[in-house]
Amino acid sequence: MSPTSTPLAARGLCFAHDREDVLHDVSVALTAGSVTVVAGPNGAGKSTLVELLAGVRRPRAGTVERRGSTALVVQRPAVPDTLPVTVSDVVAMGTWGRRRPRAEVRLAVAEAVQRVGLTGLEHRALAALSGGQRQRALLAQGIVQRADVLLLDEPAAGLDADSRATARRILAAEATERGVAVVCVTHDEEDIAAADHVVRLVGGRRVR
Ligand SMILES: Nc1ncnc2c1ncn2[C@@H]1O[C@H](COP(=O)(O)OP(=O)(O)OP(=O)(O)O)[C@@H](O)[C@H]1O
Repeated sequence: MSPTSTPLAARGLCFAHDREDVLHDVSVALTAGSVTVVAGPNGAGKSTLVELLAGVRRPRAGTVERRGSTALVVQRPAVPDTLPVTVSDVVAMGTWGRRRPRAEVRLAVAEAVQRVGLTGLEHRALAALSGGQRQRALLAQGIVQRADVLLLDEPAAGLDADSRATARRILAAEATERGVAVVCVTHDEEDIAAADHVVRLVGGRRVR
């Protein structure tokens, strides 16, 4: 993707979980090589918007035009802590369903682990990591997909300021070094101040 390209453009999105719309005519264009934060109060529709951009949900009205691949990082690992799942396992899950050769997957996993600073902890059980390390393993699961658009729903929720800053640095590097369009739901004022673009939702409407 060239730095000026738009890997994803959403126009006029409306969405209802039940009868009433929780998103009203929201448009977003993502730029390659930049970080966009999605901000706004609780219940404003941030997670719903990210799910629409990721293709997990379909809008009631409006369009999502994807010209590149997308990866979605969930807020919590989709495995119970008691399962004997290692860092490498969690990261490798990001490669599932893509039919990449095993050696290539191994290299990609090692590279993603390195990008999030978890080298040396590959064989550590997820349950034996700190909250910040666990979250970085999830970031690596998104990074290993090498998608044009990396969508994250509150990747640093509940973490301390240092861990949030680390996550911010990792995501900025994905944008500037690899040209990824990063989209990150956040309540963190420092994330918002550092972002290239801000989408602010209030009551399901885009106000910035
Ligand atoms: N599965 C669901 N079924 C019905 N209503 C839902 C569902 N998920 C979210 N909603 C409603 O949709 C609206 C937007 O929710 P959403 O989770 O997108 O907001 P948010 O901005 O991400 O909030 P938060 O900051 O609290 O995570 C809210 O009114 C919420 O109650």
